[in-house]
Amino acid sequence: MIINPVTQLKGEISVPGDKSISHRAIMFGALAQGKSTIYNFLQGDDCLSTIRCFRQLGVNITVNNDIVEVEGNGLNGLKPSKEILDVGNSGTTLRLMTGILAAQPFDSTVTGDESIQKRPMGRIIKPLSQMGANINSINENGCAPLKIQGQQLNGVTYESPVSSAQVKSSILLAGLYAKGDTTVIEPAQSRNHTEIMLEYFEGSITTKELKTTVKPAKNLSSREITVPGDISSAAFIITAALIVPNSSVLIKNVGINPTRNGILEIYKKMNANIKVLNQRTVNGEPVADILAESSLLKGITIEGDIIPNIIDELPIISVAATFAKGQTIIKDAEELKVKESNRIDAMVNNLSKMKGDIIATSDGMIINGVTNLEGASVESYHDHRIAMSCAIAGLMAISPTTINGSDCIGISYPNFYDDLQKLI
Ligand SMILES: O=C(O)C1=C[C@@H](OP(=O)(O)O)[C@@H](O)[C@H](O)C1
Ligand SMILES: C=C(OP(=O)(O)O)C(=O)O
Repeated sequence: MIINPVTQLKGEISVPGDKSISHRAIMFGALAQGKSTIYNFLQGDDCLSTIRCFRQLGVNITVNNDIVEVEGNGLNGLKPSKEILDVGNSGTTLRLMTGILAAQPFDSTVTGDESIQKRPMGRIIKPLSQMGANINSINENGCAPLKIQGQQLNGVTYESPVSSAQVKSSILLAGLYAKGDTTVIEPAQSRNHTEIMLEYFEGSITTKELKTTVKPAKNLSSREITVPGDISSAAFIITAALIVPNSSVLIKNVGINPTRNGILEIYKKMNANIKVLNQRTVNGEPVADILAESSLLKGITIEGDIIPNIIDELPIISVAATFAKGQTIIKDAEELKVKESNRIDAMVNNLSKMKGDIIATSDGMIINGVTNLEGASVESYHDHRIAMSCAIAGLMAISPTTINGSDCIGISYPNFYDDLQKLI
């Protein structure tokens, strides 16, 4: 992908459906009794991997553009897969599905691409094993491929050392099948889409501050779900509108769940012109239209409990910081090192190539604002969020930017380039 500098961005767009919610809609739809219809489903490669895996587990799923019908088999209706389950590049699919598979009366083997096979799975193997699960890392390195021997599980109370919605959700899904209640306590609030959707499917789940308890379920009811636009995808367009002069962009129908909307708070602190309009609630998820306009951003320190809320947005926030006056310090973000790529190193390498002023620290980055970037040949590191962050930086470089390996954008935002073109 080659990105040329632009002088303004103007117009109105809708970003594709939320990736986290799309995954969960397939999984809950598969476990419910009866047919669930999902509207505005994200047809990104990760969510298509979730569909492929649940089809392999005997669930009938029909895809018609962004409308997906899932014929739920009921909680106890999954069938053993004849083939190894392949999650592709999707950590969410792997971690959440493993919670479900650990409790089935059959065995499964789960793997994924080269990047997935390097991501830490010990963080789910440990709590699920405490519930009685039998999960082995086949290469004995704490990563996929995983051999899962289905077991009757018991409820536990697990204090997670990491704020991770994937860890929390994996345990809660296993908890649907356990004997007794299952409680997860997290150090800081992570996204709560599993909790919201489980309640919507009539499961029994309660959250009190950082403690979430699920009761074993007998039945989940099928549902219609409309997936809101993904704020993590909107983040690229919002940032573009803030940093490119003379810009005004309206993004319609964006999920603004308080456990996901930290980027709006961060940008407000950085002096951004952002308005949240037409707020409403859809299937328990808050949604709004977001108007973002060119802004004179200022550097700030980003740290502490907000980090899990903005974990996927930190690469693009580092781009905004590059155009902010003064210094931005990002701390407490070690988790960035165990995503699809090491996102600290990836952004530091790429923005440095573009003559940004950015250094890596042990738990984040320090960025000093510059007036100009130069176009460069940068690497996606096979990571969609890195590719799109660099594309947005390229809009404000003084010469063209080449993003090598940009195909990975299809993981979460297949129409990214076309949407950007519409605004130029
Ligand atoms: O639960 C989810 O849908 C996700 C949780 C986050 O991962 P962690 O739980 O590993 O922080 C996030 O980075 C990922 O893109 C999606
Ligand atoms: C980390 C991400 O996804 P996953 O963990 O599902 O691969 C992401 O989309 O940024």
